Amino acid sequence: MTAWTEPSVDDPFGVHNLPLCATRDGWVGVRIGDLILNLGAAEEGGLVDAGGAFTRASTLNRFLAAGRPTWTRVRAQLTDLFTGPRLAGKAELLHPVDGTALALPFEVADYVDFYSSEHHANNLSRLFRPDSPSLLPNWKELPVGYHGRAGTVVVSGTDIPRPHGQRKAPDEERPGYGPSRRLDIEAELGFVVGTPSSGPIDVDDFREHVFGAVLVNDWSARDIQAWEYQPLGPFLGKSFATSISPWVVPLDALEPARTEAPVQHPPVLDYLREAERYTYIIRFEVFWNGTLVAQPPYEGVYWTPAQQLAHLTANGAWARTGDLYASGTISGPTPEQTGSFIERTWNGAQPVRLDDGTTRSFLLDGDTVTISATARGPGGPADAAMIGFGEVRGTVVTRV
Ligand SMILES: O=C(O)/C=C/C(=O)CC(=O)CC(=O)O
Ligand SMILES: [Ca+2]
Ligand SMILES: [Mg+2]
Repeated sequence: MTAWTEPSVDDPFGVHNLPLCATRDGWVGVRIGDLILNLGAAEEGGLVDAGGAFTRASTLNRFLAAGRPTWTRVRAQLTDLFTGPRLAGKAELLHPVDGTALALPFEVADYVDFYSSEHHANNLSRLFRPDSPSLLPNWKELPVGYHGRAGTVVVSGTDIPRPHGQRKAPDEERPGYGPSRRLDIEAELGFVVGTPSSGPIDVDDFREHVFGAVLVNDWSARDIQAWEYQPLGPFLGKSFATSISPWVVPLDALEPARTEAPVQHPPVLDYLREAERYTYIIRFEVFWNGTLVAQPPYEGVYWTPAQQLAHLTANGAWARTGDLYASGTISGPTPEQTGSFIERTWNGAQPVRLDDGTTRSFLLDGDTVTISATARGPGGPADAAMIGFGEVRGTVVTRV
């Protein structure tokens, strides 16, 4: 048919990827190159069989709930469809990505955010708690996290009204209420649960439960956070909005990007010990008003998504279809690899210069942040990035 029939290893949305989405017109799709195949229409036309999960579906939830055997079967069907002749003459099923408005790809059930990058945890400790040890004693024993607010997860492109709240500068006697003066971002990778559980999920059953991954921007109001967070953790400083990318990249697409996860000392407890310990090589890029300001590397994150899922259900809590859990801010060892602006600018002490000549410490109204990422694709050298996540983008607007 067209370009995608030659399985091009360097197209980030070639046949090796096949990320899924939902559109504002109320149908679900799969991306191939610069086109989206309407999966509901394709299923009704007999071109794909997801057991009816795509038919008249406006979100991916039914497909997510269908489980690993269905995900595997449908992926094989789609690969055949895009590499064979059966789509010929079916142009009406294909829509240009540009010009198709995308929605939240799934209805978010619960949302959990972890804190699993050692560089990020060290940096935030130094900034928030300069007089305490940088890693608390539990940090290497369990993946620290908190429950966020599922109802304010929004799709890329949604404007972010500047949050208001209580904040108190160190030199102020009492707090005031008003717009955040220290609005920040956090670049993260989010994992999407498909198959639910009725209790703990074994650390080695991660792939049975998780369908795929999205990009996450955990917008964070640092002044609200700093004043409210002790002793119970993040609350209103992070619950006003969390943006995710519209594309859910299947774990199957990330297989070529697998790599060994960081060695853990001390050895973890049994329920967190993986038979095969791995993570994924995924390179992030963070743009502030179009200027590339950071390139966080996911593969250095200390706790893997398998360990995070095992831990978040270890108490007996069940997992639901549509649960979203995020990696935690992804930061590497250098300032240019940090996934938040409080780290990148060291709390404003080292502002970044943007391409338009202005400088920034925290977000101003009108600023746009775009986070993109690519994973290593099949057959590529370690540095080749060929599986695209697309982007998660948001513009800060004045709250009226
Ligand atoms: O160290 C702290 O008190 C705060 C840390 C964060 O704000 C980070 C957070 O939300 C978890 C993460 O993204 O790693
Ligand atoms: Ca976060
Ligand atoms: Mg959030």
